[in-house]
Amino acid sequence: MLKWLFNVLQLINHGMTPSFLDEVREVTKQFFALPMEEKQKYSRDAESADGIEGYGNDKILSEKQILNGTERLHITLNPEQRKLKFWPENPKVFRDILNDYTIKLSMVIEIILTAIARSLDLEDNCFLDQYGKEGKMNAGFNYYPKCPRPDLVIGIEEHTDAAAITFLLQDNEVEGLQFQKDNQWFKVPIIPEALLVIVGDQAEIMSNGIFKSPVHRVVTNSERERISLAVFCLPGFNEEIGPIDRLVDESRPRLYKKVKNYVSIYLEYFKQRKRPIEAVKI
Ligand SMILES: O=C(O)CCC(=O)C(=O)O
Ligand SMILES: [Fe+2]
Repeated sequence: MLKWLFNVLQLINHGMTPSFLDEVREVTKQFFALPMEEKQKYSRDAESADGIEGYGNDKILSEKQILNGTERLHITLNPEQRKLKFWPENPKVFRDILNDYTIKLSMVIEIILTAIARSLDLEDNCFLDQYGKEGKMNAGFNYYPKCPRPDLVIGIEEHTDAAAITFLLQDNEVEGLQFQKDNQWFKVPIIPEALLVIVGDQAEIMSNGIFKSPVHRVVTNSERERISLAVFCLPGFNEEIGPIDRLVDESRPRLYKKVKNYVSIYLEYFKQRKRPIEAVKI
């Protein structure tokens, strides 16, 4: 049984040992601790499909945004779509550990999408079918340095995720992630052995709004740096997604259009500081 709170859950029986999760955190920390020239070997470049893959800082999208020093590394995990030039070779075990993590998460996403279907009394495959055989897993490694003015500087501005489901591995010591509910922000407690499962916009669309992708943000910390690893599970870009037929009826009319490649719509709206899901509402 899935126990959602604010459309987020802390998953503990995921088949990965606490020491394996610590190894994933450790290689993340080691990568960000490398000298800048070393990290820049994996810099984003213009030729990457959406300009997101690779290492870099946050892009400044509006005048109000304050430089936050956050560093990120985005990598496509699916074996057939990998661009190894963005996969760090330092620390030495980085690629092996990330490969193991990919294999394990590909099993967990199937289980979660099936469990979501069952929780709504639907056929097991209805979310999985929309996720499709070409479902993509994109990893986003985040590094938030110590920040002298956490009152002024945000680590990640409030947003929802474009994915169907996000798996978030949080830092095992430093908090920072917060979810919004009823205009208040709530901290996510750290459970080191847990993976945080977050409903993304595309699960909101498929479930015809029964699930809602929660707004979240990351605050900075003046004492401690923080890392996290988000894996975004995205339906294949050629896959059309939309509300599952059995979730549409007279009492619950269709709320969202059918859509392909939601990520590109998401990025466009995000840049304009509009909530992306509005783009596909009927
Ligand atoms: O760093 C975190 O805890 C959350 C990161 C996040 O929300 C994201 O990458 O979309
Ligand atoms: Fe997020």
